[in-house]
Amino acid sequence: ASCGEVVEIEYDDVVGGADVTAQVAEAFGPGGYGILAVTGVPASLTAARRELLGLARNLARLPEATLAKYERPDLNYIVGWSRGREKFLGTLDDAKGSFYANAIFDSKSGRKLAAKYPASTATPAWPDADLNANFSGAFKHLSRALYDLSYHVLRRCDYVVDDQLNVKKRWWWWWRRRRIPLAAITHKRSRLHVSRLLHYYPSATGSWCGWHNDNSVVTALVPAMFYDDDDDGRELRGDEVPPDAGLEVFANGEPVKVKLERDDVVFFQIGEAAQVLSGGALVATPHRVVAGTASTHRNISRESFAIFVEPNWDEKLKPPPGRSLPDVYAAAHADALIPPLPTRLPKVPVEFAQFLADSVREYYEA
Ligand SMILES: O=C(O)CCC(=O)C(=O)O
Ligand SMILES: [Fe+2]
Repeated sequence: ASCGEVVEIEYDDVVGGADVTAQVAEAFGPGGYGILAVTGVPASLTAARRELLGLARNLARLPEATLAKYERPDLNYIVGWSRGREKFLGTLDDAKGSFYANAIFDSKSGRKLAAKYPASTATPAWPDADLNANFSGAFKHLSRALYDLSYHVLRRCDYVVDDQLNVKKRWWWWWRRRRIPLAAITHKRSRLHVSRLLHYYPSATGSWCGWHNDNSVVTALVPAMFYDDDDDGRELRGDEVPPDAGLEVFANGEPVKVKLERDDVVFFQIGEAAQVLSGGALVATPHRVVAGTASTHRNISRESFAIFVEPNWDEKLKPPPGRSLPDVYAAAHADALIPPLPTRLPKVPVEFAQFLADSVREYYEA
């Protein structure tokens, strides 16, 4: 993988309302890596990351019988604990364990919605007692911090979409009245935001997670933490982390490693819902997690956390006025690596939870 320069913006700037549209366009526009780093995040956020990622490790090392209490096979394992259930191009990811929950809103969504979209509306059992820790509190705290930050990034994404679509002046006001900004879709209208805490077990294959797109509008990720399981689970820092291990995005025809030499960072990447809702002006970021030499030299494990900022269950996915579904398909990167969008989204409008279920089926049952 090449090691390009990830576009960085300062936390104080993006939250303070500075005009960072050009940087966001560089990250997410044509030719960009599809990844944006917000740097200089508050110390409380960095501390919350350390606390929760440490708990990820404890959770994943609980006995299998204990972990089984937190599994929801009836919901394709996308609520609560899951290990080795997800397939990428037919290969099971069994070196990955994760815990999914909607940690922003308790899903008291009403019986009708719950029956229609059980996987999107179920609340997990929390493993606080088994971990003897306030796991749910730490999980919710970090989710909220990343969700709040995503609002500021999404406002800038909306400007980028406006520029990209380059609507003729004459039609501008007509168009603006009809288009619904991504910031509003995710922060005014949606209660469906899924967080995922991940533990990657030492991998024998060199892969921790195969190529995929997220279904979200945007995904926020904290920098991962690495541990050496051959050395009493000692945390690896800086140069000790194998340079080829970690997150990669697929950009401009090749894998690009996502790494910064600091941990006061939150990364953002684009999901498929944004690709649809922007008519292809924003393009989902194909990504994977490589174990590399971490797998061949020592037993190294990895902890990470992501929140998928999503449209509401019943939000109708469709391109904005003036753009069509073929525009959305044509914008995709890395077609051969990702289950094709046309088979998961053959027509619009489609309710977001339906699209989610159709995509999950592709990754879990195909
Ligand atoms: O662990 C990571 O850095 C990324 C995880 C990821 O891509 C996912 O869970 O969708
Ligand atoms: Fe992902």
